[in-house]
Amino acid sequence: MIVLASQSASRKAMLDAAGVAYEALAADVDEGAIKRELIGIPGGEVVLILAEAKALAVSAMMPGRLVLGGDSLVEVCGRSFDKPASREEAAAHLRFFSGQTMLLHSAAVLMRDGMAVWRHTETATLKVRRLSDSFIDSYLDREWPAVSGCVGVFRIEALGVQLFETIEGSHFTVLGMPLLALLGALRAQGELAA
Ligand SMILES: Nc1nc2c(ncn2[C@H]2C[C@H](O)[C@@H](COP(=O)(O)OP(=O)(O)OP(=O)(O)O)O2)c(=O)[nH]1
Repeated sequence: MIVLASQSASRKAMLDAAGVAYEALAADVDEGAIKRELIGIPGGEVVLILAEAKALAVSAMMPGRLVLGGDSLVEVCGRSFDKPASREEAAAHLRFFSGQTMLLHSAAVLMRDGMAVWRHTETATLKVRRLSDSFIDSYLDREWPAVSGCVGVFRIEALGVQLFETIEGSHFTVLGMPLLALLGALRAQGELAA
């Protein structure tokens, strides 16, 4: 059984659906402090570093165990966005995203005894349609606070799908993990039947 270094409901739901046995442990990592050190680093690299930091924090407490860390972030017009801290911030994010192309980077890292045995990041490209202020308001009436835990201020499996004109990339990457590549790595590690 692997250890999931995450409190993400979305990551847990993906592993549950995929039949991956895990126990979840929160990673005590100051993501903000790490991100402040990574200004100017490409988003696809930032999520790998954060996923590794989360896996490392939990691996230190779970000797011998295979630990999975994950991270996602959204990049629009070169600016990266974390989960919105308030409804007002969520509305501001959506106004900024309107009409733009969004890159959603998701990374996963497998680690054992502090050594990364597998690292992978994938990016989905989402074209956001032009969002009117009245749409944003009615959208948040229904999706806040559910989307307070979602980078990009959306749940693709719920009303979030109304934000986009096109989406390129894996659905799982959007949900928060490069799941297909991760399942291959878990088979290689003997955690899943080949
Ligand atoms: N249900 C759902 N969640 C999404 C979607 N897009 C992004 N997310 C979630 C997945 C992650 O939980 C969250 C990204 O934030 P983080 O990577 O910082 O993870 P989080 O803080 O949730 O948990 P963790 O740091 O792993 O304990 O956004 C979506 O379309 N649907």
